Amino acid sequence: MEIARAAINGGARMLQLRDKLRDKGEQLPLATVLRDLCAANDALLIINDHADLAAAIGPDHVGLHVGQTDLPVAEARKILAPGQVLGRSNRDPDLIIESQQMGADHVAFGAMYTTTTKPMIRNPQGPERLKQARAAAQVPLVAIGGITAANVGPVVEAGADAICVTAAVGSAPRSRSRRRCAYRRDSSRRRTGLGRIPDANPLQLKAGGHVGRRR
Ligand SMILES: Cc1ncc(COP(=O)(O)OP(=O)(O)O)c(N)n1
Ligand SMILES: Cc1nc(C(=O)O)sc1CCOP(=O)(O)O
Repeated sequence: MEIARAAINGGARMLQLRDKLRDKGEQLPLATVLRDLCAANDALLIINDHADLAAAIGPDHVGLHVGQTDLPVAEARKILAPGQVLGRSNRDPDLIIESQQMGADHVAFGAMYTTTTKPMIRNPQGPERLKQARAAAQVPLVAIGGITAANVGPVVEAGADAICVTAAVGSAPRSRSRRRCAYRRDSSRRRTGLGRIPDANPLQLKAGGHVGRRR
């Protein structure tokens, strides 16, 4: 919770709970207090993978993120309440178009740079590929993967609406200045919150910029 509060205080508008190890019942207490933190700060908690968990602690201030092999958008929406935000992962611009046609509220594109947070299954995309993703995306575009305060600039310049960071917040020193926003060009749409996450923590709490609902 210290990490989550630091991220919110640093300017993150979204937190993501990505826990690949624990059963959903074990995730529930933390998910609940994260939701309450987000609700108190007009932020959004995104649950990774688990539509039922997102529905159980939602609908207010709670959304869902699905990958290419998770539940398709239509099936996930049967579990979610109407209006709950739903994002989907993509590694190609064509997949972004597909995710939009499926009805995703926002689309994620990665990995931008090399990351050690999860296995890299292909070369990093880089800002040039993100420009292609930008051209395909008609809903908010989230950039993810290996993004730090040092390399976020070209990602934002390439058109990302939001930045998703895990290790960057985990490895950040605890000084207050480092917890503050690493990047803020348009404070209403593009900003990155930095907090601190212990490297060994199996729970990955992502902090990100704002992504709105489907327009
Ligand atoms: C914002 C955002 N983008 C991409 C992912 C990755 O999701 P997924 O493809 O489902 O992979 P895992 O997280 O399950 O390893 C994400 N979680 N969030
Ligand atoms: C969980 C995840 N998904 C990715 C994708 O490309 O879909 S990259 C990634 C890891 C993000 O963590 P970090 O900021 O530490 O690199």
